[in-house]
Amino acid sequence: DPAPKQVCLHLGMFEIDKPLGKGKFGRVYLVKHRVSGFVCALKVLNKAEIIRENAEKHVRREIEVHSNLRHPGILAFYGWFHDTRRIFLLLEYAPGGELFRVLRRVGRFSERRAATCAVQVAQALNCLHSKNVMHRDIKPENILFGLHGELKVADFGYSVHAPSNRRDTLCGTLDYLPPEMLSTKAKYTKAVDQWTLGVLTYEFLVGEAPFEDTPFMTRKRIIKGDMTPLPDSVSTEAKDFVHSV
Ligand SMILES: O=C(O)Cn1ncc2ncnc(NCCc3cnc(NC(=O)Nc4cccc(Cl)c4)s3)c21
Repeated sequence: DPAPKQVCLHLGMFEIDKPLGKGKFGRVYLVKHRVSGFVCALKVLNKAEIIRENAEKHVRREIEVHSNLRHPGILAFYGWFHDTRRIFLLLEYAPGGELFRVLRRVGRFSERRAATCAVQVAQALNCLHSKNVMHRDIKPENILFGLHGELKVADFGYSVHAPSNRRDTLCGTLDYLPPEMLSTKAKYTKAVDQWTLGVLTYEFLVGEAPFEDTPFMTRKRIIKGDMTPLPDSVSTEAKDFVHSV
């Protein structure tokens, strides 16, 4: 529980380069550690906001879970500190930016790139699941690219980005939700993440989600399993993979 002066010391240790993105509870900045020159992402959360949103447990759990994950395919968590008003999370900086933007810009990935990305997400999910953690929110908006184009799975959490062309509805896009999460009854398991891996791979290959529609219709189509068929240009192997997860 560092005293305020240590926090100032901590903050003073960093030079703030530029804002990276805007979350619901605060902002993310690109920062450089003055002494070592180490570059990372500083996520600043506003305590008053967290209390107002009754999200203390969510933030506590995020720190607890994220600090226990070490995997090249998961955005690294380096540490945290706080002062009276704010909580600061030190995260790995992913210079390749958001997969969402890259996918929108290029339209869709080649089968090779789609396969490479799907494998990296699967390996990151394996790490999460081995620690009995479900991600539950795998989608292009939560995945970043590292320096060499490798994928970094993250969980922006409730961070509702500044209004942009994202598909966020109140609680994020419905496109990725598996049937069991739409029907309140079912208790969902890690299979939730496998389902989203299939939806994600479909979107890599096609450039849009398999059940993309109005929110009401997306719900119906997911529950019915009524997905837009993959185009003939997609190989049988790729089709088999998407249908299997
Ligand atoms: O900021 C932008 O818009 C884009 N941008 N661009 C570059 C860049 N480099 C780093 N971070 C960025 N943004 C912060 C993203 C996050 C915020 N909060 C997180 N928390 C989390 O991932 N938690 C977590 C908890 C448990 C399990 C798991 Cl897998 C994850 S990640 C970057």
